[in-house]
Amino acid sequence: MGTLLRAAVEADESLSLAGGYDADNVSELDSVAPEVDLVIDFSAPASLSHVEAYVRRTHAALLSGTTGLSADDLARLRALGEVAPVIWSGNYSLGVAVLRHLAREAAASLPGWDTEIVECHHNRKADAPSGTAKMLLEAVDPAGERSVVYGRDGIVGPRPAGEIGMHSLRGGTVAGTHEVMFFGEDEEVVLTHRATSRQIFVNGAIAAAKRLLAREPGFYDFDTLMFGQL
Ligand SMILES: NC(=O)C1=CN([C@@H]2O[C@H](COP(=O)(O)OP(=O)(O)OC[C@H]3O[C@@H](n4cnc5c(N)ncnc54)[C@H](OP(=O)(O)O)[C@@H]3O)[C@@H](O)[C@H]2O)C=CC1
Ligand SMILES: O=C(O)C1=N[C@H](C(=O)O)C[C@H](O)C1
Repeated sequence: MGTLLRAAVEADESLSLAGGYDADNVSELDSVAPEVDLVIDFSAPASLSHVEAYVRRTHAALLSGTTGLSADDLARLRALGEVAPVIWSGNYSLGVAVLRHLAREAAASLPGWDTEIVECHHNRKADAPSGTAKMLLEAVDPAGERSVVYGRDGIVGPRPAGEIGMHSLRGGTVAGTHEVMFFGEDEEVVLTHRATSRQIFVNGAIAAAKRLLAREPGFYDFDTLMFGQL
């Protein structure tokens, strides 16, 4: 993602690149970019503390796409909105924003249907389930009331009513496929988003970053920033 983001920023006449870092050398953020308007972070959870301290010190806007963050990490990002404009999303594709909306609508319209979320990614992805799958879980169960099973193994018996299944597939060079499946009596509804290139995440992130730069300090979500609301 760093390589693609660098290319996108360099190709955009309205932006200029101060420097880059990854999770192994995040402290370089201070030396290569003592002060910038915006930090775009697609790295790893290990970078969070350093990036958080940088934003608190400089008040730079922060767009984060890093996944594998804990609930506590996400709360820290939310709190950073007190000092700077901040956005986090597990997926910056416009299509996935619509998928989340459709999944929310379908779940509300199909109470009692068995729900399974399946994600597939390339064989070098670090975290599971994907950040997008976790956002889809929130879309189908906004109150967080339902039990979640991560894969199934052994004599699991009949499926408990209300359970949500989460499944992570890994292989090859898959840029990211997400499916939300609803099973009823003698019928099923399957919502699928398929990324055929990582460029979609880069394009969405750059577009969101430009809108973020025009905002006051606060924590923003992708849907509100890009669509007003969904
Ligand atoms: N919010 C969002 O929209 C998105 C978030 N992310 C998140 O951003 C962070 C950084 O991502 P990333 O830079 O990928 O992670 P890493 O720095 O962990 O790198 C992942 C590795 O996987 C490789 N890789 C990535 N995509 C593919 C693919 N389609 N096929 C084969 N190999 C692949 C990369 O190869 P190479 O070095 O050659 O690129 C790299 O070696 C992670 O937390 C990730 O989940 C990632 C994409 C979108
Ligand atoms: O690591 C990836 O590749 C991706 N990560 C994000 C996620 O965890 O959902 C977004 C996208 O699916 C690609």
